[in-house]
Amino acid sequence: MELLNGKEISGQKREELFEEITRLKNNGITPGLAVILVGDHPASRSYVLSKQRTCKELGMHSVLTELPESTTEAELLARIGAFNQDPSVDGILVQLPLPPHISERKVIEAIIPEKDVDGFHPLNAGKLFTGDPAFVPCTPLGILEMLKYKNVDIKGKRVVVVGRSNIVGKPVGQLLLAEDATVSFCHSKTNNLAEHTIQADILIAAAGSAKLVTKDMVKQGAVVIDVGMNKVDGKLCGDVDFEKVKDVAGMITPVPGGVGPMTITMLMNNTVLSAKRRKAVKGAV
Ligand SMILES: Nc1nc2c(c(=O)[nH]1)N[C@@H](CN(C=O)c1ccc(C(=O)N[C@@H](CCC(=O)O)C(=O)O)cc1)CN2
Repeated sequence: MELLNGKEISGQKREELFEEITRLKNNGITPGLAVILVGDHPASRSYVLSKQRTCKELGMHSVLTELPESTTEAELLARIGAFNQDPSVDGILVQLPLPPHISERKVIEAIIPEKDVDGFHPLNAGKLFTGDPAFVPCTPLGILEMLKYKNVDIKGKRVVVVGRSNIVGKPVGQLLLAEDATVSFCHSKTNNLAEHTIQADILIAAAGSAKLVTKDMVKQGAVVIDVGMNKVDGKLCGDVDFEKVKDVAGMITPVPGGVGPMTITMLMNNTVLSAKRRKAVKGAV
């Protein structure tokens, strides 16, 4: 079994991004990211601080807006509107989840697609569907980056995605379909889940259910990608029973230290891409 180490792959990608950003800055362009956090969800706070820290490490411009839980939808939409107009901002990200009184859909649709570095806007989601992607959501993009880094053969392989969220399940399936994989989606209503997962050459667990994927559900030698981020007895654990599944998997991501770190790195990647597109750097895209 080989470990797919997200920290290591992420570190390599960040070095490449650092060089690219340095080149852009030498041409007078500093990629800029605006992150908005509403409320004080501790995990969300730690993710946004990590995003801001990574921007700084890579030499990017970053703006963090922290708003109270009581913020109204109209106030949040107004903040987004201002960043839409701000030329120093190439990417806008509103940290999810949002408090229940704010419509996630309205917020996502308020970000102009050209600055939607999360890739959640329906226009960008549609472009991924038609095979003309603009911005691809960061976690799916990170998964693809890991598979490519490890030279995993995707073409013609059977991919099974467990989970159908707009953030991970659906887009990762589309992304791997575009790489010529044969993709199936499973979810909480799927009958006999194991009958599907056992056939996977590449199994992606993104259901949000701790240790849902057990050893008997995994084909010998399969590549297992765990997107789960569950807290059990105060400890972080994925959707895969790592300790047992690692004995049958060919490659496997740990939690923590697998897909998670790639998410933030690919956000930086998308922000750099946005800066290059928006500022039309000759020969840079
Ligand atoms: N607007 C968005 N909101 C959310 C996204 C997103 O892509 N855009 N994804 C997740 C949260 N997330 C980034 O925002 C994220 C989650 C996890 C990690 C990470 O590195 N996890 C570590 C473990 C961290 C821990 O100990 O708690 C790991 O897996 O090693 C990074 C980013 C939902 N919201």
